[in-house]
Amino acid sequence: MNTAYVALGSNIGDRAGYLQKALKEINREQTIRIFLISSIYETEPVGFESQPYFLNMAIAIKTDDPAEHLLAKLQSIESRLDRVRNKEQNGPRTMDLDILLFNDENMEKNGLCIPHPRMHERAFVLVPMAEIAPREAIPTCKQTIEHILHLMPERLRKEVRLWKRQGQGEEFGLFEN
Ligand SMILES: Nc1ncnc2c1ncn2[C@@H]1O[C@H](COP(=O)(O)OP(=O)(O)OP(=O)(O)O)[C@@H](O)[C@H]1O
Ligand SMILES: Nc1nc2c(c(=O)[nH]1)N=C(CO)CN2
Repeated sequence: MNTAYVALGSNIGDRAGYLQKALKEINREQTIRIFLISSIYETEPVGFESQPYFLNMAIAIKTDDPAEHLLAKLQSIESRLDRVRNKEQNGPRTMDLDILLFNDENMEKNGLCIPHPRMHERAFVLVPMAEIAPREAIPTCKQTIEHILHLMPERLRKEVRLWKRQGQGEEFGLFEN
């Protein structure tokens, strides 16, 4: 059984609705079980600034799938949630699902890179991750999430604001039928 961390982001349309639908779709996969869910944060767009603010969160999952299969399933969920892939990297999207960590693996294979190569510099990833996995290390940095976040400039951390505190899964409609 593998443990992985996944980042979720949305900045078009009903952003919270898309996050909720993504959690449901992930949970519906037979080979994936969500076991930790962060709060939702509203975050200033990074990399491409003239676009709407994002809602971002992070989850921890257990899965039998190897990382490549997990990515394929996540990309299929993105497509079902109206994600249109265009050439613009960092552009607006209804749903973005990135694999952040997969066990403690450090790999680059068929275009899949783990740990996610930009996670350590993104407050919109580190803040939700610090909530669910502060002591988890990023293998490429050999430092924990909470340590890397602590070193991050205050200015960047302030671009990430709590939007909805996560309570039980039920509260977010995750386990309703
Ligand atoms: N760890 C990973 N998680 C998700 N996608 C990955 C990962 N490593 C490589 N990729 C590849 O990155 C490609 C581009 O992904 P995507 O369109 O989500 O990029 P982006 O969200 O615009 O930018 P960023 O990768 O900086 O978040 C995908 O086709 C996927 O194959
Ligand atoms: N705030 C924020 N900015 C981004 C995000 C994101 O999820 N949140 N995703 C990006 C590409 O993956 C680029 N910029």
